[in-house]
Amino acid sequence: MSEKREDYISWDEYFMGVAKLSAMRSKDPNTQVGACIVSQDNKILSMGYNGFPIGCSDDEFPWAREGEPLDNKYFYTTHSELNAILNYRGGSLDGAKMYVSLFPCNECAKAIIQSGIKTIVYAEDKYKATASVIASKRMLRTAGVQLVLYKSTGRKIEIEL
Ligand SMILES: Nc1ccn([C@H]2C[C@H](O)[C@@H](COP(=O)(O)O)O2)c(=O)n1
Ligand SMILES: [Zn+2]
Repeated sequence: MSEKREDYISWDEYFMGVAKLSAMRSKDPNTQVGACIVSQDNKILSMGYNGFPIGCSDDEFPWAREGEPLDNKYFYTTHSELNAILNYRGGSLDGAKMYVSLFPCNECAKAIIQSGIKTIVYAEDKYKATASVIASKRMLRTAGVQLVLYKSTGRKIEIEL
């Protein structure tokens, strides 16, 4: 009789993998972010990535980082975390976990707290010195949201599509 496989991916690898795969849908030329929301019993509830709102064309709205506020992307992009929360159609996210490839900003932190998500597992924190992320951590910690830095296992996965 054959033995069960032992090199299957862990829950953390699975959910962070889904978050990173979701990020690959983003059209943002500079930073692609993905998020995956998971229930307390390890069911995937929702996913999201950063992009413009539905109906706002990826070809018409600006992807630039610089320039006048109305001519760069920052007023227009919905962040992956907010998209994942808004994409959920099943009711409450109370007690859920969010896996996200980049630490959430202050605006997403508010939505995360209000949605009832209790744990954030994040892979990267490249904007940690910004006021937005400092404010985000202040709110999340005060609200009792657990912040967990994802420890990469170094595993590489190749998928033929
Ligand atoms: N936690 C985050 C942080 C940022 N985003 C989005 C917003 C933009 O589309 C992009 C950041 O662009 P950059 O300033 O690095 O050119 O990532 C997000 O979805 N979640
Ligand atoms: Zn955000």
